[in-house]
Amino acid sequence: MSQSQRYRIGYALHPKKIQNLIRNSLLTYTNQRGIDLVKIDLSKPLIQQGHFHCIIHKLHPLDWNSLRLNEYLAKHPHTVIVDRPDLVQQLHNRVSMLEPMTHTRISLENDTVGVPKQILVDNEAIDEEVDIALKFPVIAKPLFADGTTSSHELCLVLDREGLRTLSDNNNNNSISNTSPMVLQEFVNHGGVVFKVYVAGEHVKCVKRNSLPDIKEEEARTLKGVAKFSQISNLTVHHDKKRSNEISGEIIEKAEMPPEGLIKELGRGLREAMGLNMFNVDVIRDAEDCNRYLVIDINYFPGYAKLPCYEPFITDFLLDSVCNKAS
Ligand SMILES: Nc1ncnc2c1ncn2[C@@H]1O[C@H](COP(=O)(O)OP(=O)(O)OP(=O)(O)O)[C@@H](O)[C@H]1O
Ligand SMILES: O=P(O)(O)O[C@H]1[C@H](O)[C@@H](O)[C@H](OP(=O)(O)O)[C@@H](OP(=O)(O)O)[C@H]1O
Ligand SMILES: [Mg+2]
Ligand SMILES: [Mg+2]
Repeated sequence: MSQSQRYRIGYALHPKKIQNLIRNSLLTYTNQRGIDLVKIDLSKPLIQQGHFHCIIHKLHPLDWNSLRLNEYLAKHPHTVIVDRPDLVQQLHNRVSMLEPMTHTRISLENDTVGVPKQILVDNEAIDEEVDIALKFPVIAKPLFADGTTSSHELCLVLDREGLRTLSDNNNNNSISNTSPMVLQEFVNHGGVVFKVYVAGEHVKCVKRNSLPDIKEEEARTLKGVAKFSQISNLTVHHDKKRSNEISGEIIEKAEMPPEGLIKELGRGLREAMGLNMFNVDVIRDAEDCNRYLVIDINYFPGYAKLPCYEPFITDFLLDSVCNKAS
C-alpha cells in the first residue's frame, strides 16, 4: 500500500450487528491501517453512495432490493463484494449448510472431520423416519437458520414420546408450529464446542460452553424433550455460580483441536462454499477423540467475541482489497 492510498470499505449490516462489530477499537485500528469503514444506507441504491473498494454485508434477501447491486457493479466492476449474496443463502438452511462437508474430505493424520447423522422431517411420519435413520437422543433444529430468534430454538429429544410432543402444537415444548425441522443425532462431546472463525485466509478457534454429555443409563431412563437456545453464548456470569465454576473448568481443561486440522477445515469449507466470512461449530466425539463433527455453520458471525478481533478483521479486509480473498 502506498503511503497515501486509503480504502473505502462499506458495511451493509443491521443495527444490532453494527453495534456489536463496529466498535471504536475497530474504527481506530482500521483507520490506522488505511481503511475508512463507511456505513451503507440500506434504503438507498448503492450507486448513490459513492465508490467502495470493498463491501461486506449480512442482510436478508429483501434488503438487497433497494441497494440495486447489479446496477452498482455495472458502474464499479472492480468493487470486491464479500461474499456473493446468492452463495450466502446455502447457510440459511441446516441441510444445505452441511452439504459441502459431505463433498469435502477433511482429515489430518488420524483426525477426521465429518457431520452427525441427520434427517429432514415434516410433521407427519416423523416416527417411522426416525426409527429407520437415527438413534435417540436427537436434537431437533428448525430447518431455516435465517437469523430469527425462533431459528435458534432447539430441542433435545430423548425418546419417541418426546418426539411426539414436538409436533403437538398445544404443547409448550412444541418446536415453532409448522416449520420443517432437522433431527440430528446427539453426540457426546465433553460439554465443549469449538467455534472456528474464518475470515478469508485467517482462521481462529475458540472454546465455548455446550450441552453436557448424556450417560448411557441416562439415555435409557431420561424421557421427553428439553428446549434450549444459544447455549454457546452463555458466559460464566449467566449461569448459577456452582454449575458455572464447573463448566468454566471443563472448558479451560479441554484440549484444542490440532491447529493444522482447523486451518484445513477453514480452507476446505471456504473453497467448497465459495464464502469467506463464517464460523463453524465443531464438536469432538467423546468416544473417539480423533473424530470431529461439524454441527453448524453461521454466516458473518460475532467476530467481536474473539480476543483481538480488530487485527483479525482488518488483516482480512486488507487482503480483500488487495484481491487475496476468494
Ligand atoms: N449433534 C449434536 N450433538 C451434540 N450437541 C449438539 C449437536 N447439535 C447441536 N448441539 C449443541 O447445541 C448447540 C446449538 O446448536 P447449533 O449450533 O446447531 O444451533 P444454532 O442456534 O444454529 O447456534 P448458533 O448460535 O451458533 O447459530 C451447539 O452449540 C451444541 O452445544
Ligand atoms: O443472528 P444470526 O443471523 O442468527 O447469526 C448469529 C449466529 O448464528 C451465531 O453463531 C453468532 O454467534 P457466535 O459468533 O457466537 O457463533 C451470532 O453473533 P452475534 O451474537 O454477535 O450476533 C450471530 O451471528
Ligand atoms: Mg451454533
Ligand atoms: Mg447457527
